[in-house]
Amino acid sequence: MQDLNKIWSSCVETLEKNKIVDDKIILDSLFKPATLEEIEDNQVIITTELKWNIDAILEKRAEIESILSNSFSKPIKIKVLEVEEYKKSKQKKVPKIDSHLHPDMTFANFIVGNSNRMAQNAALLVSTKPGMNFNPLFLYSHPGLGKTHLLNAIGNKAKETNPNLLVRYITSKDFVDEIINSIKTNTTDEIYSYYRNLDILLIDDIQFLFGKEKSSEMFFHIFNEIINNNHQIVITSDKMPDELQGIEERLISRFKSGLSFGIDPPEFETAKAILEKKIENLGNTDLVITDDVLDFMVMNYCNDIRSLEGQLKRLFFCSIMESTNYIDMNFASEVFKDQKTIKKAQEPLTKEFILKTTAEFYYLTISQIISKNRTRNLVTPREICMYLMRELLDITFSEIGTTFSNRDHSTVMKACKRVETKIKKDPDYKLAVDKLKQKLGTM
Ligand SMILES: Nc1ncnc2c1ncn2[C@@H]1O[C@H](COP(=O)(O)OP(=O)(O)OP(=O)(O)O)[C@@H](O)[C@H]1O
Repeated sequence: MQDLNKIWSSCVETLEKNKIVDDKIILDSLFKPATLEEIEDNQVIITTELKWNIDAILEKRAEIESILSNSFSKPIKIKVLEVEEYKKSKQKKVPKIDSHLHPDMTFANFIVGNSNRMAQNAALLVSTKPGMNFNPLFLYSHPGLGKTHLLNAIGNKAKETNPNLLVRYITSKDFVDEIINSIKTNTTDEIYSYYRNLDILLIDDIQFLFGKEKSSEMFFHIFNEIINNNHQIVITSDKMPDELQGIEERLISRFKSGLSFGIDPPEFETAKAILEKKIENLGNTDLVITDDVLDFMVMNYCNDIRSLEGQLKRLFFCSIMESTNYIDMNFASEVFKDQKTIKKAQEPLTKEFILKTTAEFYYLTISQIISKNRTRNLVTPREICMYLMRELLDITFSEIGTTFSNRDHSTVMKACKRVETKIKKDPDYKLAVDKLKQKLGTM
């Protein structure tokens, strides 16, 4: 351990000896009483009792940096602070809070595929440079597709890189409880100051905040403070910002001021990789689950990874009960026999139901699906929707065209043909269409 006091004394001696500071009074009153507080990487922090000493010390910055670079045998940059300011910054750095992070929800445990790549990339970037890129980062998806996992991964990674960061993960339900409690105990000021000082706030399932007037108000102010201080906020929700109901416009517009990414249900390969990872995490290396069982599970439960995990646990539990490490389709069929049937849709099969289901599946609005807008992310859902109407309702191309902003019958016909071809060529595409059919209760 280096003696920082000695290093500073020797630096001051050199300043005197080499006549870099030749005024004895300045040297004794200003340089000698300064303190070399710490060195982190290549930065040295020097403190002084009085704010107006800072500029005088910095006038000799180049010379001091050169002397200290010699002493530490590496290039050194100095930062000079008033001692009180330094103490405050140290206090803030001491983590006084429990982050409430789930230690297993890390980037290493998160399988990436097309369905979640953008969200994962954004989350990773935010975790390495909090407050500097997407702020707020807003992640949305149907339940069980990895939003909470990514929130925790951001927190875990950020803390791993810089353990001093103040990070807090909280669901909006718990946030509301904290606010209610603080009102009861007259501690809203403390709560406010606690949140505004966080480096990273990770707030899960924001949709539950709405309609809670006092909590929304508090959240609005905390949000503004965090963003204005260039600290990071990450929000998840079951809907994209524009579709959040019962939420104040001013909050929606703030959510939209950063970047939003959706997570889709995983494509076949990704879901299978997730399942394999979860099997690996079970820790039983003797366990064999045959490939057809994995495929069956993925096909039936991949709309929600949580339920996929639930089914795996069920299978694992039954294998322990039956004292077997070999799970084939015979075994699995028994385990899943009560679960196997996929729920039939309650609503009658109509054009409107197909439109609504397709729109929900792709996180779009019905107006977007039927519009004339030819943006790429609208064209695929629109064509699939046309194809499903034709195939499942057996109505004319013209009738379908009328539903889609009066397109003519040949446009619809070509779209249906394209879908048919893609279904034959692309297994992921086929899987998406099949999933939609399942949702419509036709498979
Ligand atoms: N890509 C993935 N790789 C590995 N595990 C995943 C992935 N996506 C989801 N999971 C797992 O699926 C389970 C459910 O995920 P998570 O809780 O993050 O979903 P969610 O989108 O937050 O759901 P909800 O909206 O209900 O809160 C978790 O155990 C999570 O680890």
